[in-house]
Amino acid sequence: MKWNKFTIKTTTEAEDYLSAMLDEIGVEGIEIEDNVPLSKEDQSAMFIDFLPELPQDDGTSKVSFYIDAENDYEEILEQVKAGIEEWRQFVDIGEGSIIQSETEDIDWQNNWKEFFKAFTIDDILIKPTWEELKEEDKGRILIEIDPGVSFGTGKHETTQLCIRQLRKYMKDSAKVLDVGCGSGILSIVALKLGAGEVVGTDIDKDCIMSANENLKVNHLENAKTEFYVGNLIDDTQLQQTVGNECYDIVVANILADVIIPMAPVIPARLKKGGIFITSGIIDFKEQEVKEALEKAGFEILETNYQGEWVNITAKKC
Ligand SMILES: C[S@@+](CC[C@H](N)C(=O)[O-])C[C@H]1O[C@@H](n2cnc3c(N)ncnc32)[C@H](O)[C@@H]1O
Repeated sequence: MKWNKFTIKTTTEAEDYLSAMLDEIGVEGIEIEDNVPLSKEDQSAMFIDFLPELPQDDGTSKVSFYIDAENDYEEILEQVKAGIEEWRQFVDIGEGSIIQSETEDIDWQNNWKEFFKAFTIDDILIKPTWEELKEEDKGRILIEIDPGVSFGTGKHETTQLCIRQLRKYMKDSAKVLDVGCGSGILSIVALKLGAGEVVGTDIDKDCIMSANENLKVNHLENAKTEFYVGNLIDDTQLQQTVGNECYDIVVANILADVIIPMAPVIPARLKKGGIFITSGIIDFKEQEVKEALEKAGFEILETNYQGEWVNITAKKC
């Protein structure tokens, strides 16, 4: 099978933003090439003892994505170009040019697996399904994940911010709504932390499949859990299906531009005093999201940061 490969020449500063933008457009299999060495913290979290020598980091980065050569790509490419120009207003994009090439069959759905290693978030161990559980890790809360094509290995800062907040606010038998469930990682964490019932939604149907698979892998197939495809922002039927004023916690790790229009529909899902844990918010959008949450009737409880990403946790008044 042949693929069209598109490579955006950009900067290390912009690579995360452009990847998030591609993810939003629905592009799968994003590849980042740069020479930024992993921090000591990242290395220890990923249990990496040995790293290959890299050339010196010159601040440049290549962000690539693939489209099946049999599919039209013009429309996606136009969206990507528009996205690059939008981000250029906020961050140093560098060249921002896109180089196109053709490549023979590539196993991009599996190549990344080489880099997904077990890591911990406090007492929680997140482990790829294909790795053996080490003896020394047996006392930890174990989450096993094969994200497939969905977002959510747990490595991303925003997922980690949400996991820490779930740990903090979870009550026994709580009912949790996971909006933008991706691989289902936050739903699984919630269940492992004692949630009694979890409902997840995502606009991408592949995520629903992968979340259900990951439930099974974690022996949670009998847990009270449902995943639905759809957009909670404007799908009134989905809003009714997930239910009204019945959740103790809603967690949504999506981009700020999605959380802002979503804010008004979240209070109707939460019980009075219920908690909204949200991330996927890039630092310069923090204020905008806070304003949307306050307008929707939330009291901001806390704000946490990891890298350039922000978590806001709020309470329904
Ligand atoms: C950053 S990923 C988060 C995945 C996972 N929850 C995690 O924390 O790792 C965001 C997910 O939200 C989904 N998404 C984007 N817009 C959405 C919307 N309006 N409603 C529901 N899901 C949405 C995407 O398809 C993607 O799976």
